[in-house]
Parts: sequence; structure tokens; C-alpha cells
Amino acid sequence: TGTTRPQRLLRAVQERATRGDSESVIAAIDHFCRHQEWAMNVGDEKGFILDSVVSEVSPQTALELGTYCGYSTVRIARLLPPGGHLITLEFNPNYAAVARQVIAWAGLEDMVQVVEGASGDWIPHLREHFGIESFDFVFLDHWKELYLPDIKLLEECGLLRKGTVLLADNVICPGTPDYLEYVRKSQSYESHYFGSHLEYTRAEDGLEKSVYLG
Ligand SMILES: C[C@H](C[C@H]1O[C@@H](n2cnc3c(N)ncnc32)[C@H](O)[C@@H]1O)NC(=O)c1cc(-c2ccc(F)cc2)cc(O)c1O
Ligand SMILES: [Mg+2]
Repeated sequence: TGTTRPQRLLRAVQERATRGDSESVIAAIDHFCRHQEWAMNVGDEKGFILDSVVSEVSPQTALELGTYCGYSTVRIARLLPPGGHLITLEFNPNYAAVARQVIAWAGLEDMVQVVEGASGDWIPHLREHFGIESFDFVFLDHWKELYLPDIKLLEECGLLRKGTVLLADNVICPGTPDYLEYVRKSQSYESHYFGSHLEYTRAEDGLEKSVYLG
């Protein structure tokens, strides 16, 4: 048995990036995905849009659904304001283990909590476990069929407040049709689509930004 792709991605970070330099970690992963092996990180083009939304929100409390190798975790955490904190949920323990090391290589482990398990199991316990009142920002990047049930769960658990910004990856490819229809039709959300491309390819994809109106 050889290495997994996430393990090869981590090795590329450790070989090419400078410890404590989050920009070099991001660049090392983008280089690996463009020149060695494609991987399902949000990537540099959609990552630039993610950066601009995170900078605009400047969240004290942020949630990411679907950590994978921690690429978008690093992109978000490096832009958090002082005191800001990011909780990221990852179902697959092997991915979570790689993500923790990527996040540590970037020197951002103090701002990030990688939580292993399924979003649906964890969301009802985030308040009691982490003392979270509500989230200022949520990045959705996990199983595409779970985007809709999980934002409904976040609403029910009172974890969204007036002005919470949701940003969803892959709304075109692989696609999240039920989620898109819901946030675009619901009176409780103000939605905007940012057209882009599937990470490291020329295929169409984009991010949907939805502000919760309460
Ligand atoms: C789903 C994955 C991302 C991660 O999410 C974790 N996860 C899952 N369900 C849960 C949960 N319920 N709770 C917590 N974590 C959870 C998982 O273990 C993966 O690590 N992302 C994708 O599948 C994904 C796929 C593509 C893609 C596009 C075109 C292609 F031809 C092939 C693939 C692009 C992207 O940009 C993605 O993001
Ligand atoms: Mg994605």
C-alpha cells in the first residue's frame, strides 16, 4: 500500500512551503494540484473570491463544513481578525489528520479547531461544546446533497443570526440544485452568485453567497 493523495499533498507542503508562512502553504498546494495531481480544494481562482468575502465579513466566529486537506481552512484562518476562531468539520479521519498537519505547517493551529465527525451529528452540539452563540460566517464545501439539510439544521439550532454570511462552493459542479433553489427563493436569504471555474480546470463552477436575514 502506497501513500494517499492527501498524504502526497501534505508532503508537497512540507517540502515546498515555509513553516509558519500561510501564503507559501497555499501556493504549494496550488502548485501540487496544477502540476502533480488534481485535488478537490477550492483552488486559487475561487479562493480569491473566498478571500474577498472573508475579508468583508471579518468573522469572529466561522464554521467550515468539509475540511478535506485544510486548504480553504488556511485561506479563511489567515484572514480572521484578532480573536477570530474557525471550527471545521471533517467526516474522514484520514483527511482530518492531514488537514491538522497542513494547518499547523501554516502556523494557524491556534485559530482553528478541526472536529472529526459528520456535520449533521455535530451541528446540534456546537453551542454546548464550543460555547458558540452564533456564526458570523459559514463555508459549505462538504457532500453537496447535505448543503440544504445542514443550513436548515443550523437555522433550527439558532446558530445563524441576522447578517450571517453563507458561502457555498460547487453550486454548479458537482452542483447543489436544491440548495440553490432554496436560498434564492427563500425570504430569509439574500443571495448572489459569483461565477468562476472548477478548481484547476476550465469547467464552469461558482460560489453562492447568501446572507441570512433572520
Ligand atoms: C465532499 C468533499 C469535501 C470533504 O467533505 C467531507 N465530508 C463529506 N460529508 C461530510 C459531512 N457530513 N461532515 C463533514 N465532512 C464531510 C469529505 O470527507 C471530504 O473531505 N468535496 C467534494 O466532494 C468535492 C468534489 C469536487 C469534484 C468536482 C468534479 C469532479 F469531477 C469530481 C469532484 C469538487 C469540489 O470542490 C468538492 O468540494
Ligand atoms: Mg469544493
